[in-house]
Amino acid sequence: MPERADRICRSGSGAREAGAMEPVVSVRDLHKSYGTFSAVTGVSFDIGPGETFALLGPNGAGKSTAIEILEGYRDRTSGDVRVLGQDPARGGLAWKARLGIVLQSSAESGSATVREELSRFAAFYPSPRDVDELIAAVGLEEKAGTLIRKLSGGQRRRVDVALGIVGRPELVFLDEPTTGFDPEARRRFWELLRSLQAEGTSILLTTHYLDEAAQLAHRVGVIAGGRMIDIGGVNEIGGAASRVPVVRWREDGVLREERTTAPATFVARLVAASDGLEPDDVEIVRPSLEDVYLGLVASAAPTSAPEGVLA
Ligand SMILES: Nc1ncnc2c1ncn2[C@@H]1O[C@H](COP(=O)(O)OP(=O)(O)OP(=O)(O)O)[C@@H](O)[C@H]1O
Repeated sequence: MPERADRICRSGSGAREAGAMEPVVSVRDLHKSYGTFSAVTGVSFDIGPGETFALLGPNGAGKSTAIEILEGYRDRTSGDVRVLGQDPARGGLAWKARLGIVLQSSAESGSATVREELSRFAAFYPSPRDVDELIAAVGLEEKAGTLIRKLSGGQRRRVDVALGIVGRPELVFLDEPTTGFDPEARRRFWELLRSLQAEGTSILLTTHYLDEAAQLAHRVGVIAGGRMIDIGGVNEIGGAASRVPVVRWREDGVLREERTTAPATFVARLVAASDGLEPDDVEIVRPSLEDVYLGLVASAAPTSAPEGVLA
């Protein structure tokens, strides 16, 4: 049985068993060490039913390690973890059938076409999605009869996403799902995720595309160096101070800027000061999630260079 097929199973009702108010995912003081190296250090968070939570962080921050622990594919060193009411270290086949998993690495190609592979996986589940509808939802109609190994990287990634949701999972883990997607495919994927959200699916997403997190997530957690450095609503994370707008304009050929919580008033004053004339190149810029994220990660970075490294 291929590894991915082994990760799901025929059994399991797929019934929504978690209590309405129970978190779908609950992580408390999670630690994971590889030998003496601590990859995840004291991470805690919850994901509520129907919520989309984005786990953000630089390369090597510990996101995949944390997700793999939640999926039941990696042991933890310590901490309490519950996923759909179950300790993932002891999750059985019925529990696994309620999860959808899109790994960071791409699908095995084998000698199957897109439709054959999806149909094969659909048969593992009690209430799978319609395979042709799913193929259309991920934009692979024209490639339905093509061997997966003949697809481009981005097209294979779409197959990964389709395989992850074919069983109508209650909780979907998406580890960098849109890496390699062209811009149109990414927008289409966002629509697909919104339809999953509308169905009440809970989603744990990691992505390095901050606009993707801003579009899709209800809450985000930022991990750096294995620690959760901030967690909160997508419009709250980083705190109010990091979200103060900037007014930019050009004066005597020089680009000027002013951070202010009252940008419209400031622009009105600029206009009044130039006898009602529009200031050159004037714009009001609100910090994006990416700006806020970069500020958080920079402030969490070690300030001194390691021994033996020249600054
Ligand atoms: N099997 C392993 N053995 C030893 N160290 C590991 C192992 N897996 C991961 N690590 C280390 O743990 C740290 C966290 O890795 P992880 O893959 O969780 O990061 P990530 O946040 O998912 O990164 P990326 O954004 O690059 O996918 C990294 O320093 C990595 O080198």
